[in-house]
Amino acid sequence: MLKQINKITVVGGGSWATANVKMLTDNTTEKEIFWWMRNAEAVDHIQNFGHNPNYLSSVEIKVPAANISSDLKALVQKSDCILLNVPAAFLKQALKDITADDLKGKKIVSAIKGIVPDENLIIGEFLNQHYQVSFEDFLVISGPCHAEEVALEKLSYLTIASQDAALAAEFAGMLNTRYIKTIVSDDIYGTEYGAVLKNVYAIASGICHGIGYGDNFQSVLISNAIRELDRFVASVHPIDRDIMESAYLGDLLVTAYSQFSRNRTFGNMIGKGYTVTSAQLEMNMVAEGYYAVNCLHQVNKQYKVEMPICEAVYAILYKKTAPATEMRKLAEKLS
Ligand SMILES: NC(=O)C1=CN([C@@H]2O[C@H](COP(=O)(O)OP(=O)(O)OC[C@H]3O[C@@H](n4cnc5c(N)ncnc54)[C@H](O)[C@@H]3O)[C@@H](O)[C@H]2O)C=CC1
Ligand SMILES: O=C(CO)COP(=O)(O)O
Repeated sequence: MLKQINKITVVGGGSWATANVKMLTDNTTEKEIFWWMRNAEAVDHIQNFGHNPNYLSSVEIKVPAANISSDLKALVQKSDCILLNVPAAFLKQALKDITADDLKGKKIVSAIKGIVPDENLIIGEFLNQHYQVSFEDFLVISGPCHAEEVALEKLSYLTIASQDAALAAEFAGMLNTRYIKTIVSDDIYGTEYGAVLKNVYAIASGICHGIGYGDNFQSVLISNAIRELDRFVASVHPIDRDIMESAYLGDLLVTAYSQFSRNRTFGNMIGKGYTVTSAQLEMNMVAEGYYAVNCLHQVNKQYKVEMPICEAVYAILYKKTAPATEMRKLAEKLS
C-alpha cells in the first residue's frame, strides 16, 4: 500500500516533543523530520550543538540543522504530517499563522494530553471545528510514557489511535524502536479524554501525598479514579472499550505514581500549601490537569457524570478551598 506519511513536522520545544523527535529519528523507517519551536535561541542552540538546551538536554538530536526552525508555516508547507506537541493552553498561539488551507489534506497527529481552554474542546474536536481537519486524517499518540524514560531508552508502550487502521499502523511503524512498542486503537475520543482525565487524577494523587495520606489511601483513590474515568468516557463516547488497557488504566497508573509526573508533582506542591502560581513557577513544565479540570467542570455540565475526584480538584484549584478539608470530604465518597 502507498505510504501516506513521508515528511513530519514536530510542533513544540518541550520534553515530550523532544522525546518524539528522538523516537522518530531512532526509528529507521524512511521519512524526513522537521522540528518547530517558538524559541529562536533554542533553535540556534540545537542547530549548533545538537541538544535541546531546555528540555531532555542529554538527548542527541539527529534532525538536520536546516530542518529546525521557528517559522511554522514554512515547515507545514513542506510536510504531509504535523505532530502537535505543545501544551493545549498554548496550541492556539502556536497555530496563530496557520490556516485551514495550510492543513488541508495533511495528517495531523496529537501528542497533547489536554483540552483547549476557552473552547473546552479536546484536540481532535478543536482541529475539526477550527481548521476543518477531518477525523479520518487525525491520529492520537497516548499511553503510559514519560519523556524522561524515553531519553533513557527504557522500554515503553505507546498507543496510536485513528479511525483509519492502516494510517494508525503506518504511523506506529514510524515510532517503533528497541525501546518503544506500539499498540493501535480506533478510539480517538476515549484515548484523548482518558489522557486528559488521568492528569487530573494525578494531581489528586499528588495533593493527597502532599497532605500526608499514605499508599493505602492512594490505592483507593486510584481505584475510584479509573471508575470515574470509565463513567465519563462511556458517557461522552459510548463504544465497546476495555478501560484496563494501557492507554487508559496504564496511563493513569504511571501519571499518578511516577516521580516524573508533572501533574503529580504539581498536586504534591498544592497539598503542601504552595499557591497555584508558585507551584507553576517552581516547575518550568506544564501540568495539563490544572487547565483541564476547569474545562472538564464546564463540559460535564452537559453530561452530568458523577465525578467527585474531579470536583474536589476543581474546588481546590479554582475555588481555593483548603486541600485537607476537600480531601476529607472526598474520602467520605470513595468506596
Ligand atoms: N512530558 C511527558 O512525559 C509527556 C507529555 N505529554 C504531553 O505533551 C504536551 C507537551 O508537554 P511537555 O512537552 O511535557 O511540555 P513541558 O512541560 O516539557 O514544556 C513546556 C512547553 O510549553 C511551552 N511553553 C511554556 N510557556 C509557553 C508560552 N507562554 N507560550 C507557548 N509555549 C509555552 C514550552 O516552550 C515547552 O514547549 C502536553 O500536552 C503533555 O501533557 C504527553 C506524554 C508524555
Ligand atoms: O502523560 C504522561 C505520562 O504518560 C505525562 O504525565 P505528566 O504530564 O504528569 O508528566
